[in-house]
Amino acid sequence: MEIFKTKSALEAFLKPLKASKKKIALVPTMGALHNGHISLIELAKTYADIIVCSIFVNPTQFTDPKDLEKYPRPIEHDLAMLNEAGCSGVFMPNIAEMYPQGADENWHIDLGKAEFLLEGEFRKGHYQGVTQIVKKLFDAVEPDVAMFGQKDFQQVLMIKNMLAYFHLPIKIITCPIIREDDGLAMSSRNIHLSPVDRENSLVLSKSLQYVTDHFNEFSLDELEEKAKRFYQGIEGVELDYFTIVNGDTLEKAKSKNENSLVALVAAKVGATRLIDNMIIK
Ligand SMILES: Nc1ncnc2c1ncn2[C@@H]1O[C@H](COP(=O)(O)OP(=O)(O)OP(=O)(O)O)[C@@H](O)[C@H]1O
Ligand SMILES: CC(C)(CO)[C@@H](O)C(=O)[O-]
Ligand code: BAL
Repeated sequence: MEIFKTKSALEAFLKPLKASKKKIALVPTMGALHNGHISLIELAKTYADIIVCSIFVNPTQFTDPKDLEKYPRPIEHDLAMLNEAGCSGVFMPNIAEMYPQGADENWHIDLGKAEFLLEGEFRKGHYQGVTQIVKKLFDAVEPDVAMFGQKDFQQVLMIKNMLAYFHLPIKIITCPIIREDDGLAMSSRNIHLSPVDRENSLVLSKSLQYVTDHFNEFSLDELEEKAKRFYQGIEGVELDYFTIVNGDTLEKAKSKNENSLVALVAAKVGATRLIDNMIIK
C-alpha cells in the first residue's frame, strides 16, 4: 500500500494506472477507521481495480471548534487497517496541501433546498464545507467511482447535487450502515461515549427500528410521536430531531405513499452528537 501526502505524488501514481484503463475508486474518510469504513473498501473492490482511501479531517465542515479539536486521529491504526483491507493507496494531505490559500478561501455552490434541512439546520454551512473538500478530492483523484456511507444520508444527496452542479462523471455508491451487534451505528465519534453514554446510545437504533417494524400500524405523525417518546426521561440524551422524510427531497413526509421514505435521527448522547437513519422504503 502506497502513502501519498501531496496531490502531485498521488497523480504520478495514478497516471500510468489510468493509462492502462484501470478503474479507480475513491473512499473519502476523516480517519479513525472502523468496520463501517472497511465495508466501503470491500464494496469498492467490486467496482474498481484500484482503491484510494483519503484520510483528511476537513476543518471547513466543522461548525463546533471543540468537535474538530477532539476528533480522533489514530493514524498508525488506520494505516494498518487499510493495508489489511487491501487498499491500494492512501492520500493523507495536510491542511496547506488542500487549502493552499487558507481554509477561509471562497466557496459557495447551490446545493438545493435540502442543504438547509436536518443536519444543515444544526450544523450551518456544514455541506458547503463537505462539498468543498469532496470536490478537491475528486479533482485530485478523478475516480470512476466514489463510495459513501448511508449513515450520512443527507451527505450522499448533497454530494450527488454537487456532482450535478459541476457535471462530474463519477458514479456514487451508497453503502449500507454497518452496526455494532447491539444496533449502534459504527462511527468514529463513538469512542467518546462513556459506558453510560454507550448504553444510552442504543435509543437511536431502537427508535428507528420501532418505526420500521410498526410502519403499517400507525400514521406518520403517530410513528414520529412514539419514536420521540423513547427519548423522554433518559438523562444525558438530548434529541435534535427525529423525523420521517421523503428520501429525495428530505422534506417531512406528507403521506405514506411517497416513493421513498426515510426515518432520520440526531441526538446528543452525553457530549457526543450522533446521527443514524433507516430507509423505510
Ligand atoms: N457505520 C457505518 N457504516 C457504513 N458507512 C459508514 C459508517 N460510518 C461511517 N461511514 C461512512 O464512512 C465515510 C467516512 O466517514 P467518517 O470518516 O466521517 O466516519 P464516521 O464514522 O462517520 O465519523 P463520524 O461519525 O465521527 O463523522 C462516510 O461516507 C461515512 O458515511
Ligand atoms: C466525506 C468526508 C470525508 C468529507 O470530509 C466526510 O464528510 C465524511 O467522512 O463523511
Ligand atoms: N461523517 C460526516 C462528517 C462529519 O460529521 O463531519
